[in-house]
Amino acid sequence: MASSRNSPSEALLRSLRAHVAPGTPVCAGLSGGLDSVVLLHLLATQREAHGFELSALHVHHGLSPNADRWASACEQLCETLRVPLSIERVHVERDSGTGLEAAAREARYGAYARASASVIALAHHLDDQAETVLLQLLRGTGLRGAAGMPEWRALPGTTASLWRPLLSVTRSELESYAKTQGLTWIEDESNASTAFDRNFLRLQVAPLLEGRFPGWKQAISRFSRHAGTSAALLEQAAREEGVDPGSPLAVELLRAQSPEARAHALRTYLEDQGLPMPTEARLAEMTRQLTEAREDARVRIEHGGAALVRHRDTVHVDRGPRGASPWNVPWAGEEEVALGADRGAVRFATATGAGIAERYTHDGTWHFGPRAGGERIRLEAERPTRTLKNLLQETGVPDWERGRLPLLFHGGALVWVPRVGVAAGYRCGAGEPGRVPEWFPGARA
Ligand SMILES: Nc1ncnc2c1ncn2[C@@H]1O[C@H](COP(=O)(O)OP(=O)(O)OP(=O)(O)O)[C@@H](O)[C@H]1O
Repeated sequence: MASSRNSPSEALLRSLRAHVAPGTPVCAGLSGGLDSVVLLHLLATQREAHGFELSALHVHHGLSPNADRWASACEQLCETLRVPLSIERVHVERDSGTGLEAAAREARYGAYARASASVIALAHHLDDQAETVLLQLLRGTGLRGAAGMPEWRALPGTTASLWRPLLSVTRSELESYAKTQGLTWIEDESNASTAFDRNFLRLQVAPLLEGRFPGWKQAISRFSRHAGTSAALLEQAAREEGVDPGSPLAVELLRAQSPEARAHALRTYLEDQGLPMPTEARLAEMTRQLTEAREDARVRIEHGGAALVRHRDTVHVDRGPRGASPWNVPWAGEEEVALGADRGAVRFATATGAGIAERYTHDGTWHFGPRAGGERIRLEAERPTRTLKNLLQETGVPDWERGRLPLLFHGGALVWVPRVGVAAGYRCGAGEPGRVPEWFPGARA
């Protein structure tokens, strides 16, 4: 078997120096299997010399009959290494539609996001990387997929980062380390089933490759780094053209000269929005529909549980309200209310003679909720109430945004609508203290 140039300790040290400043809270994802047991041991060995804070997190999925055994093995190891351990029980949706493995991974990533460390260390190694890239290639991936797992990346929705310091180390090198150090670990019983594609590659394909091309894992990993660099350069080109993760996509970019540039702009936008990648043929069809319709025509393309909507000369993603469940977030006078999911936040500035009169805000129940249809609001004291639907049309709030608007209610009365205003009966008089709400759709909960 070919051995990588790095021992596990050398690989860890190099990556540690590159990414982790002294004093940083580092939390190791600990399954109790070989890889993460070695990672935790390596980190524990380095923590004093390098001066970072170390903790561990075991996510208890409750799926395997041995789940409790895994958790107690983690407890024992952490006690020996004197590393504080949290065990988080998660609920894995068996019928999530994405498969059990993916659902468990999603639940695990949710637990990482809730951990209070700034760095989450994971023990993926060179064999994992080679298998991941091969699987991606077999599924017909693009450059980004071929780039495999990065050593360091942000954990979405948090200020934390995911760190994989052992990507250059083979599994057999980890095993030698574990044996030398007298470490014990638990074998995952599901690793033996070739019903999973990854296990099939590991158990049946890898030994054949190993016999013929002993450096295949390193070679694939090198290729994945080239793919990653190329993907980053292409992304930079799309950004320079004006594809921006926080903004709608300009239809103009879909009219670019070359079909490759058009496809790339739409792909980058879909990726930014977290939507699945369509086939080439479907992507071309989407581009055609979005660009060829008349400017005032309504174009709506259902895709990946959401819809791409063209509004004048831009494209947006509409994620509801069709099928979206009703939601309700109370307001008890706070300066800022996070609305959850991807609904952003509302901030209340204090003012004199503007916004909602402060005196009304102390009584009764206030809450935010979505449009349900049929809402009315009186904006001018002497005029009749108007339907929200008409008001939104007049103010030019695009279709795709209407379903996302957070409405503020006092009991059953509609008091405030972003982009529309405050109901006349609640508005501040001159010189009176008031609260001026403002919606920040992109703010994270
Ligand atoms: N139950 C768990 N609790 C905490 N961390 C875990 C757990 N399972 C796995 N990890 C962490 O994730 C790393 C990778 O494990 P594994 O390959 O099983 O997970 P994965 O996220 O599904 O990765 P892949 O994308 O390669 O399938 C482990 O080395 C460990 O650091």
